[in-house]
Amino acid sequence: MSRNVQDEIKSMVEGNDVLLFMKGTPIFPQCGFSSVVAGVLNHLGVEYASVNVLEDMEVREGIKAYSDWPTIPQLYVKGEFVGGCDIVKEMFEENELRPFLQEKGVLAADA
Ligand SMILES: N[C@@H](CCC(=O)N[C@@H](CS)C(=O)NCC(=O)O)C(=O)O
Repeated sequence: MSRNVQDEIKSMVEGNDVLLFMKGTPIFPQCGFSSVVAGVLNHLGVEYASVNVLEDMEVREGIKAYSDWPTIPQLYVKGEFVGGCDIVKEMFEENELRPFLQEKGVLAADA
């Protein structure tokens, strides 16, 4: 049976409140852009799952089609695409990311 990567991606996105598609892992990022997003999430103390797209070329290409966004990293919260490195970094620097995550119920109100 052929693989349906879009279905796999959909269930990953819907099955994890906070999900980061990245190159490498949060402990060992393999791209500076992915490293920035993982670093911001770690700093805020939000729990998140991650997918290393370097381990799966079909997911690497499939996630770009899923979001219609051409690059990695890609952050999803409660099934919604939030953005890549530039957007996440800007939200953090503008002090918008913490309240956003709190409003979504994925970060404690007192965090
Ligand atoms: N401006 C982007 C930077 C990310 C980026 O340029 N990623 C590139 C290099 S890591 C990428 O994903 N290229 C396509 C690929 O490697 O499949 C952002 O805000 O996330």
